[in-house]
Amino acid sequence: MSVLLSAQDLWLAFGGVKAADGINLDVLEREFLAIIGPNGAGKTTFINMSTGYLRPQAGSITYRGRQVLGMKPRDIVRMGIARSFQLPQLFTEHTVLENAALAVAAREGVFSIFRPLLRPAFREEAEDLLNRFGLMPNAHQRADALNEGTRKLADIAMAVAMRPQLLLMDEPTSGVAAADKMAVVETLARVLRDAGVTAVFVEHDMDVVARIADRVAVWGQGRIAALGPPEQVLSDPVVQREVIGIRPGEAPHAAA
Ligand SMILES: Nc1ncnc2c1ncn2[C@@H]1O[C@H](COP(=O)(O)OP(=O)(O)OP(=O)(O)O)[C@@H](O)[C@H]1O
Repeated sequence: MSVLLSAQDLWLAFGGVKAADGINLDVLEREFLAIIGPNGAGKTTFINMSTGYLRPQAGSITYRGRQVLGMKPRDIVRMGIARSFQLPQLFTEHTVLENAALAVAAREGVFSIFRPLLRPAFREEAEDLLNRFGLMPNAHQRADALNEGTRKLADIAMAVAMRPQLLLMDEPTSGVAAADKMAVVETLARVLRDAGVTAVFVEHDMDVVARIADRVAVWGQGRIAALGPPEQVLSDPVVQREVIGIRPGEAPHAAA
């Protein structure tokens, strides 16, 4: 598999806190790469640096060989890298279908938040997007009326409307009810795999990681402490003790 995104020697400190302390990582085309690690390890910082929201003090990030650092977030989106945030970024007073149409319109350079559904091409594409995510039953609900799992899917659908080749997701299942979590994850994985999208996602639930990740990167104090397939990384005693919170002899459980 070829390298899509390559981070080299990333370094960023906030005062005395080293949020990135020599990050080297290649993201491979079409893989699902999970990022796990304790709070404050620098996971979100990596996503922020890769999408133009933060600039490292040293190092480089290339996407298909092109330097990403110094580019504005919207120009990075145009290159094919989209993201979702820990908190969904939907227009809460608009319906799910309007939100999807707004995202399609924004991709086409039309930024009016008024009546994106009046354009048949935008509406059709928005409906197709919602269909793929199983969201048509929610099409006419306002975003602020959705449960968290549906809201997360709608938010990620908006990122997918950008037609990314690489999607970075910050905690796609945070706040989702335990009973809904696997259904949300299965939908997400199916849509992204069908579209050939490479995914990098920060995740605290190890069941989710084990279910959909091809590789797992373990973050610790601004560094990558371990990297490999989930069956190897998640059974590592140090990862179990320091990241997952399992003591010897205990059954595995999802971290908070
Ligand atoms: N803009 C900022 N200004 C100051 N400190 C920051 C900033 N962004 C991140 N930090 C600090 O950098 C460290 C890494 O933060 P980051 O959000 O990347 O961690 P994380 O692994 O994503 O944590 P969590 O799992 O809690 O979301 C933390 O100590 C955080 O407080």
